[in-house]
Amino acid sequence: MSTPVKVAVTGAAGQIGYSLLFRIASGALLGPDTPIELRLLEITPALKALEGVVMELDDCAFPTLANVVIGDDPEQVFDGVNAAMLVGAMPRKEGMDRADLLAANGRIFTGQGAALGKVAADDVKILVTGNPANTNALIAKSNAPDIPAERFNALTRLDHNRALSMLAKHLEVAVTDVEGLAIWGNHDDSMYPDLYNTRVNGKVAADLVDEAWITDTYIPTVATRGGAIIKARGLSSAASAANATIDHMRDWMLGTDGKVVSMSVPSDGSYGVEEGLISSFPCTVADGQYSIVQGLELNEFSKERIAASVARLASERDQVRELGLIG
Ligand SMILES: NC(=O)C1=CN([C@@H]2O[C@H](COP(=O)(O)OP(=O)(O)OC[C@H]3O[C@@H](n4cnc5c(N)ncnc54)[C@H](O)[C@@H]3O)[C@@H](O)[C@H]2O)C=CC1
Ligand SMILES: O=C([O-])CC(=O)C(=O)O
Repeated sequence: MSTPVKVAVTGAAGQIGYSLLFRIASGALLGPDTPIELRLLEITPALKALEGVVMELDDCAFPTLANVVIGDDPEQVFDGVNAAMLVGAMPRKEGMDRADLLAANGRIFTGQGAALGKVAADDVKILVTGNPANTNALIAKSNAPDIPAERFNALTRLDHNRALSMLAKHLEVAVTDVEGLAIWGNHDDSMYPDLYNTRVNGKVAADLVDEAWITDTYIPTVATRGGAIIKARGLSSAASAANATIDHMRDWMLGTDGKVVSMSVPSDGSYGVEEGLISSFPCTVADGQYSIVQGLELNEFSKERIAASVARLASERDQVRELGLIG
């Protein structure tokens, strides 16, 4: 077998970790022929629980799992990693906004960004799931100036999958009948799923539904789905978040074959989104490089919604600057 791909997961003893690790180890990330070395970071008090999770990983006898390293020192755990999934952070509770977590979680990403900058492999790809994901990714990026900015992404694939599933259900079609759907902006309740550039069996999705359904039902339901899960489960989304984290990283590493997916990436100024902010865009991936889909027509409604969500990103950026977490 070839040299294992080193995949770091932070917050590995948490609830997303408990779904994520077993899927990565079983080949869901890179397929059955690519051996994986898992490098798992936790805070010191959670290492004992993590040891238990590693015992369970052993007990699965996954053919693709070559090795597991655990620890509480980011520089040791991130040494030589090719992919880093930064999940470890406090989840919100009922009644909180994701931005309420900025002060509590933001600091985690200064140290982890700096450690990745020192010891990760040259080809490292970094995906932040821990909330508020877009701004935490911005913090990590700002603290790792030697890693190219485009290697820092944040997760809006869960929102994408929710949007896809809800649209397909409403129209009574298969999710595979939907193309071009994407989330724009921040992973908060201002996010915008654009149905004007989405096609369902070749037809524009917005033409197949009532305009009132888009504004009053669809957009708010997609945008507040995380809160609805917390209310129902008493805990935030875990299995679906793990699934989306794998979807994003797999597509980034292996390509999308022309398919459009939602990725939060550092803006290059496309569509008027302020350069440097980590915002969700429609993207495709080829040869390990993503591209923001260009040339889409945005109507006035879409432009307003995207601008409102990007304003939230700018405000979070200003807050973390005030907290001294970015330069
Ligand atoms: N972007 C998205 O779509 C989604 C993001 N999330 C976010 O993912 C994060 C994790 O969620 P859960 O796994 O449910 O939380 P959890 O509380 O079950 O697990 C978090 C784990 O992170 C660990 N941790 C805390 N600080 C750490 C550090 N400095 N280094 C390494 N590990 C650390 C904790 O010990 C804990 O084991 C939360 O911030 C949550 O809001 C959750 C769902 C979707
Ligand atoms: O809503 C939350 O706090 C967890 C999350 O990000 C999601 O499920 O989208």
